Amino acid sequence: MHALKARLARPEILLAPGVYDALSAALAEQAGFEALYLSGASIAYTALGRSDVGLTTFTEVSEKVAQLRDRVQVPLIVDADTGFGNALNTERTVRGFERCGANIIQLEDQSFPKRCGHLDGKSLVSTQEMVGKIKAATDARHSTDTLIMARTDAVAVEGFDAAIERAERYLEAGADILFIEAVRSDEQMQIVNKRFAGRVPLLANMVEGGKTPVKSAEELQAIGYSIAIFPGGTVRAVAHLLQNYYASLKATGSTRAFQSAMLDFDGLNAVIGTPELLARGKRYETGDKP
Ligand SMILES: C[C@](O)(C(=O)O)[C@H](CC(=O)O)C(=O)O
Repeated sequence: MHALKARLARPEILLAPGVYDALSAALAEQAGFEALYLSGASIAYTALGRSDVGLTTFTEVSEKVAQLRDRVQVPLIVDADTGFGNALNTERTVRGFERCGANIIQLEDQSFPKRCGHLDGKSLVSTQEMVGKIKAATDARHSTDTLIMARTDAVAVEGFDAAIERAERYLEAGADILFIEAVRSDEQMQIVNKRFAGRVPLLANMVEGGKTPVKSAEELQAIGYSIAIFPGGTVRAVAHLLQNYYASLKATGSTRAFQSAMLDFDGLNAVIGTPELLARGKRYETGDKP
């Protein structure tokens, strides 16, 4: 069995923090996470300074996947939103993301343009259309080691029972992992897990201030989940830090007051591996073995 499938079959939950660029990915990998979640919302927040409402494109996200894959070794869970269109767009998205280094590709059943699962006013494509997209995705991947995750946003649109029914159809269509977005209570989490845990890995999405109760990885594992993501928390933490940093610089005219909350020049270079990089370059220049 492929390593990632085998990992998901183990009882310990896979905890994946949200990342949005190569630096955040490198830091998360250094912190010891086994997998990372390239969050579509976080790309929109950081690259565009905008909301998660379907503004980012296939090309922009592909570029991020490639940049992350060039920097980190750990498995990447990649948010492919709606596949950026219909079944044919989904084919291209899956092939492209897989080529760039995605290990799990997440597709959702919202209609285009999508929005964050924790915002109101979502709308869905039909179950049949989403089933077709999942089939297109599983047909398009080069390797069955690339896992397809099906997300349903139906809880807020058609109700909890309809969401369960859609998830059942998506599993039948060949999804490797299920993500039932924005469940609203502990009770709904329990029902979802009673129904699916053990049949297919289930992902829990922890959005601080969102519609789902935020729990720890340990608590989610006890409920039955196989993967826990904390997708947008990274940007919320960074945004808060930057608010304070810019306010302090503006108020004091210097970064001196903030220095204890920062890496210094050498600190950042150590994190990103500047000494090793320069040493490698030198060896190429001198002809020594790299
Ligand atoms: C998982 C998610 O799709 C994401 O883009 O990371 C978002 C998370 C968020 O907005 O914080 C979601 O729709 O839940």
